[in-house]
Amino acid sequence: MKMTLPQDPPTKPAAERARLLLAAFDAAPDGLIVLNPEGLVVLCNREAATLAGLGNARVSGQPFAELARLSALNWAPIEELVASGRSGDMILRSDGMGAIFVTLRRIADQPGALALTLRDLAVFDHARRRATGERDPAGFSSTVERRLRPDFARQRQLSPYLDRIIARGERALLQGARVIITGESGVGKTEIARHLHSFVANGADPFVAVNCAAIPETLFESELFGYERGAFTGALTEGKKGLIEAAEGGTLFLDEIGEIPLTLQAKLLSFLEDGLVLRVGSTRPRRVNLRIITATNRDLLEMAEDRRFRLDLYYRLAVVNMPIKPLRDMPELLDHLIERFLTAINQRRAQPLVLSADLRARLLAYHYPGNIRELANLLQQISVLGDGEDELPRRLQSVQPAPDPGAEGGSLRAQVAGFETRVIEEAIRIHGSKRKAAAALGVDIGTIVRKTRKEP
Ligand SMILES: Nc1ncnc2c1ncn2[C@@H]1O[C@H](COP(=O)(O)OP(=O)(O)OP(=O)(O)O)[C@@H](O)[C@H]1O
Repeated sequence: MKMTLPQDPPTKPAAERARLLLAAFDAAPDGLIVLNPEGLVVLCNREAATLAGLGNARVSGQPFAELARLSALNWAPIEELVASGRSGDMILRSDGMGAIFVTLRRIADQPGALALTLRDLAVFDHARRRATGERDPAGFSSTVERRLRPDFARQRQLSPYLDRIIARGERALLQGARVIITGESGVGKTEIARHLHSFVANGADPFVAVNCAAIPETLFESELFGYERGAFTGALTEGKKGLIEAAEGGTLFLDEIGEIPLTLQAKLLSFLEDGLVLRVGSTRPRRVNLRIITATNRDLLEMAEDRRFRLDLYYRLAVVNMPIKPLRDMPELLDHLIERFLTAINQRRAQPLVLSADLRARLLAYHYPGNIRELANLLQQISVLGDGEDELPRRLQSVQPAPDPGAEGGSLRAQVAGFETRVIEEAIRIHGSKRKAAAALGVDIGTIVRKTRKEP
C-alpha cells in the first residue's frame, strides 16, 4: 500500500524530500503507523499494511478504529492502550499473519500524537536461528512464505464444509487420533496439516514435512530413519538422524504416503506400534515421540486391494479421514483466495495489480484442475504477463465468464429476485441439501423451500 502524507502544497525541494521520506518509510523492514492528535492515521507504511493484513485498503486520513476494522489482526488491546494514554508493547496474533510485536509510543513535542511500530516475531526467530547456526524448522523458509499462509479463520467462515472438516481434524489431534488428509493435488493438504500442527503444538515444536514421492526408493530408509556412522559407503562419518527423529516432540507430515515403498511400509508400521526408531546400521533403538499426519491423492484402499499398500498400515494411519474438496466444488472460497493472492502479489509490485471485471469473471468461472496451487500460479502469471486478452494464460482465454447479474435488465425487483435465486441454488449445490443451504445462508428452511418453489 502506498503512503500519503497530508500537507500544504509543498515547494519543489520540499516535495522531493517528502517523496524520498515516504519511499524510505516504505522501504523500512518494520511497520510504522502514525496517528495525529485527533486519532487519524497520517502514515501507514508498506510493511505495516502487510503485517496488519490491510492489502490495498486506504487507511490514510481514516480513524484508527477503521484501520483496526479492516485489519486481519485483533487490535482491541492496542485500542485500549491508545485510549488509556499510556505507552506499551504487545503481541498481536492472527491465523494468517502469525505473531506481531507492536509497540506504542507517544511522540515527543506532539501532544496526543502516537507512533506504532509492528515487527514480525518470525523475523526475529529466523535471525536468531541464523546467528546460532540453527536450521529453520522444515516448511518455514522465509517470512514472506509465512505471511502468505492461508487465513483459515476467514475460510472457515466462508465455507461451512471446510470448517466442519478442519474442526474434525482438530478434535482428532486433541484426542491423539491420527488423521489422513485426502484430496487432489493442490487443494491445500500441506497447509491444512501445518494448520493442525499449530493448533495442537507449542510454537517451538518442529513441523517436518516429507514428500514421500520425492525421495528415491534407495534413500527412503536412511532419510526417514537415519543412519549410524559407516552404515554404507558415502554415509557421513558421524551418522545422521532421520526425519522421524528431526520431528521429535512435534509433527511429522508424510505427504503422498501412497508412494512409500512396500519394504518400508513394514518398518513404518513397526515404528507406529512401538515408537522406536532403528537407524540404518544401528542395533540401538531410540524412542521418538511425535504425532504423524499423512496425506494422499490416491485411493489407498484400492491400492491395498492390489497389495501395493498395507492394509494394517492404512488402519494405523487413517483413524480419522479429512477429505478436502477440489476448489471447483468450493466456489465460496474463490473471491477470498483471489484477494489474498492479489495482496501477496501486490506486496512485491510498485503498481498494484487490479483485475478487470472480465478477468475476475473468468477466474470465477474457471474449473481449476490444479486447485488452489493453480489459482495462485495463474495470478502470478497475470501479474508478470499482464491481463490483456492476448497475454491471458490460454486456459483462461477459452473460459466463458458467468453472466453479470446486473446486465440482464428488468426491474430492480426482478433482478434482485434473480440474483437471490442464483445464490440459493448455488448454496444448495455446494452444501448438498436445502436444509444445509438454509443453515449456511442463515435463513430457515421454510424460506428456502418457498423461494425455490417453481411457480405453476
Ligand atoms: N487454503 C489455502 N489458502 C491459501 N493458499 C493455499 C491454501 N491451500 C493451499 N494454498 C496454497 O496452494 C499451494 C498448494 O498447497 P498445498 O501444497 O498445501 O497443496 P497439496 O494439496 O498439499 O498439494 P500436493 O498434493 O501436490 O502436495 C501452496 O502454494 C499453498 O500455499
